[in-house]
Amino acid sequence: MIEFNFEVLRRIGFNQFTASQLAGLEPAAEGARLMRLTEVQRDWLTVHDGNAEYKARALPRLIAECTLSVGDWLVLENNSHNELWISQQLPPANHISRRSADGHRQSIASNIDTALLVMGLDQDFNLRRLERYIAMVQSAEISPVIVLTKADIAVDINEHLYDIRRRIPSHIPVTCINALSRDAINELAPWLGAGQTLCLLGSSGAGKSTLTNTLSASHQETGGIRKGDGRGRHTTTARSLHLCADGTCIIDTPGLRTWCPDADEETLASVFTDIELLASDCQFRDCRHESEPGCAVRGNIHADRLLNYHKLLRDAQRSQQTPLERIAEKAKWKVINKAGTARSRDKRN
Ligand SMILES: Nc1nc2c(ncn2[C@@H]2O[C@H](COP(=O)(O)OP(=O)(O)OP(=O)(O)O)[C@@H](O)[C@H]2O)c(=O)[nH]1
Ligand SMILES: [Zn+2]
Repeated sequence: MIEFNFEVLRRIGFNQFTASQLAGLEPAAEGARLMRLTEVQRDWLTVHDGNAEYKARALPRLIAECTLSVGDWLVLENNSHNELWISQQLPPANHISRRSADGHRQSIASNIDTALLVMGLDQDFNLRRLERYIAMVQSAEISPVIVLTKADIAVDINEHLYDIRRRIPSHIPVTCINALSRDAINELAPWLGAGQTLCLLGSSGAGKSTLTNTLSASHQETGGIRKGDGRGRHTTTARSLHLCADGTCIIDTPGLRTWCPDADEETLASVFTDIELLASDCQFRDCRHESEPGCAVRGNIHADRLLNYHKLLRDAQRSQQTPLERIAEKAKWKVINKAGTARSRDKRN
């Protein structure tokens, strides 16, 4: 059994769940230590033991499995050259990952208590994107909190709040903050504290690094706003874990462009609880809530939310295809398109 000091590890988010996972570890070499992954860069990993940060490398097997992400709890051993190597990964309590347009999976963060969905009350405000983030974190069984930034310069806060309340389930908390002000700490107090790990998600320029700095009082560089579009200058390039004086851990992430939650259709559908509940009253069991008669969903759910829901399910279906299935699908469409072109050529002749 690996030795550990609860109080020291508590500073980096150690909790009862992680403690309970220790029993399942393989026997570790003498002197092996438990640490948390705080940064993943292309060529190295940074780990923290509660007292200090170290650079480490992972056994090729762990790299190949591609499952390492910021927030993971790991077992580290020193080799004969005094280099730190990651030898084991504890199964995470939860894990956020996404799929890119080509179906490629990317790990974002592990062992999260609360996901702060950061969105600016400026040009960044986008309800469809917000719904995607909610689906992403809820399908990973993580509670979301909507954090609207730039409240200090916004002119139509009430209008934006009204729009959110009209289509986003009301049990999801919403806060408006100025990410540059320490008042943000009071606003977010219910989700902060020792042993708590937050993950900040949102588009580039939304204010994630600014909020991370305010909460952790660190000085991570933030980008100035590009004139005109209110977006940041893509300052955050990697996911990283920051420690706050009160013991909260914050995982800052770079703004994601095109992505799909890494969940199957069924899981995604199940997080749209408002639609699921109403759907049980639809006349047809397999109602798609599109044009079927006796649909209990259409008309009771914001039309754009329903459209977004369908798009999300389609995207999930597409990104779940294996590379071979995608090639086969492309080939099928090529044949269909070719046949179509040939038919219209024949018609013309
Ligand atoms: N006035 C005001 N400015 C803010 C607020 N939040 C962020 N900003 C500014 O918006 C710009 C972008 O903020 P960042 O924190 O770099 O945005 P980010 O979400 O980390 O962006 P990426 O790192 O690109 O993903 C910076 O110039 C911040 O000073 C806020 O609440 N009020
Ligand atoms: Zn229906």
